[in-house]
Amino acid sequence: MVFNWFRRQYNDSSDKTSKETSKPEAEKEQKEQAEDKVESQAKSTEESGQTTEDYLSWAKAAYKNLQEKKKNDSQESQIATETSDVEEKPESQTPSTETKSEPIISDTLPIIEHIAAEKPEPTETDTLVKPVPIVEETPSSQTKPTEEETQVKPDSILEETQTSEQLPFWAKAQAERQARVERLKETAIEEPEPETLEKTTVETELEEIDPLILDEAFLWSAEILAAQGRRPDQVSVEEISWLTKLRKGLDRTRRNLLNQLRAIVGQGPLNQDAVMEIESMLLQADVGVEATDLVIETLQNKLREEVLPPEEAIAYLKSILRDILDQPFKDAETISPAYNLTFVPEKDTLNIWLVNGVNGAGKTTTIGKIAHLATKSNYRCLIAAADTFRAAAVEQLKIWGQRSEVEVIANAGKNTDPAAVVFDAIVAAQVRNTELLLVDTAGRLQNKKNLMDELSKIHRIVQKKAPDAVVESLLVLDATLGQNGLRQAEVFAKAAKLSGVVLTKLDGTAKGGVALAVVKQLGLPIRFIGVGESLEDLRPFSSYEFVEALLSG
Ligand SMILES: Nc1nc2c(ncn2[C@@H]2O[C@H](COP(=O)(O)OP(=O)(O)OP(=O)(O)O)[C@@H](O)[C@H]2O)c(=O)[nH]1
Repeated sequence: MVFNWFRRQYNDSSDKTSKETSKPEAEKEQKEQAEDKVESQAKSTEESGQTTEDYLSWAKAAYKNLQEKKKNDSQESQIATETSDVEEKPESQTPSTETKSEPIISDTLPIIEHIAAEKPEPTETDTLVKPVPIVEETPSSQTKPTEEETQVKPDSILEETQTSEQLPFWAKAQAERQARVERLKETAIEEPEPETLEKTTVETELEEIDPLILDEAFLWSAEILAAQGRRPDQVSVEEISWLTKLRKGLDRTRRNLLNQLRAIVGQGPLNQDAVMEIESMLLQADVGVEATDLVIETLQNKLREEVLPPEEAIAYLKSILRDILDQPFKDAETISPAYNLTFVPEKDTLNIWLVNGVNGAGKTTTIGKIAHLATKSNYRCLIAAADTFRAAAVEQLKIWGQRSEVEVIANAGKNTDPAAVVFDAIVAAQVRNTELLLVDTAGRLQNKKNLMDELSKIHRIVQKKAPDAVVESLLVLDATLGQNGLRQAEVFAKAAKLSGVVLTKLDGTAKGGVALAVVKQLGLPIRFIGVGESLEDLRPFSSYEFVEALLSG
């Protein structure tokens, strides 16, 4: 069974939902599922104090499963290596490799520069394919908090000087979590010391991508997955790794928010003065005026009804933020177009995703990362290099095509018509039964009118050549630009009939709150988020995971 990285589930019959069920019915079903999910998530968060033991055993079981899987995988790869030494290498099943030996479109479309995906060079590419570990690598550092952690997590200092009754609630929660990590360590490793710990530095490549370290990050990631109804046997190393990256990527934003929030709610039940302080805290995190106003108004309304103790105040704040992030789906019947709750390419159908954004926002990188998710999830994927205004853009895209092992359709000529590239790419996609065609569009034109004209032309070509395709239009936004990025976004929103946003570079900024501004001001859902430069550093957006990563101590 293949794991669908867009759906974050193993493929099942629901992949056929959109074909077998009518669209409104499928959307209704999706909506109900998502609402149930959000409700259960909120509940499990609030009740986390009561379910500590459950989470602990869940994490233990997940850890054990992952260790076993790792062991099996390494045994399998050992057998495969031994077999491949004596046997001829079998032909690859990937569409890209098939086209290498059979350049289908080159006869009919001679202008297309046909770039068959090649195996990446083992140097730079290799390091990109293998994500940089987020957790500390040396086993000895697994239990010790880094200097940075010690700074932001005062609990370890507090612990020594105060009894648990004197601790503020977040410090208690952290101390509790640390204690759980210790208990987990004592009981989870039911096997002898993992082999990897014995290995020398020459063999550390595997360890470098190994998030299987029983630390606080593992426990947090496990809790997040458990709270979303996942079973311990359904969890993969990559998912733990992603959540760890997400949380680490949001470190800067979280540190600022949490430090202030702790100071505010630490003063006692939330009152109107505290709400004002929350307002300035949100504005500083680039949450934007509109979203901040909404948060404050909702908090004030709640305060009129009841006093909120600190813990409940934070839980309530989290639920408000999640509601804002999920709003585009709820607006479906009224203001916004009906956005699909999940952003999953339909199997056995041509899905065309037009990727827009200014140069430097991370468009090329995003296309490469989505292509990687697609191939991992067993979709036949193709990339169209329609940003023909910058020769380097095409070259960069080819490199990302190689990394993700997806073919890139480009036109060799300079300043060629982007719409012609899209035309060629659609023909190629139809010939090959491609399921996901990712189109890189121009990042910058001389003026807004040119940009609008060009994007409209691309839309027209798509409609004409592939009337049955499922078309989505994504805007890639650089989170480090904060509010400034929103101005660019507004131009594209008018020109490109956007259906979602990809927020990149959340790892390099304290302005992660801009995600809320994007949703509130543009009315668009966030579809993917990027938290780093490597192939694995982009995943579908989850409001639950994002808010937990933003506000969990
Ligand atoms: N830290 C970090 N860097 C990122 C992320 N996404 C992209 N980048 C970096 O941002 C820079 C620009 O990314 P590109 O993908 O080349 O951006 P582009 O929008 O295609 O821009 P052009 O290449 O100029 O057309 C590169 O150095 C990327 O590695 C991210 O999520 N985190």
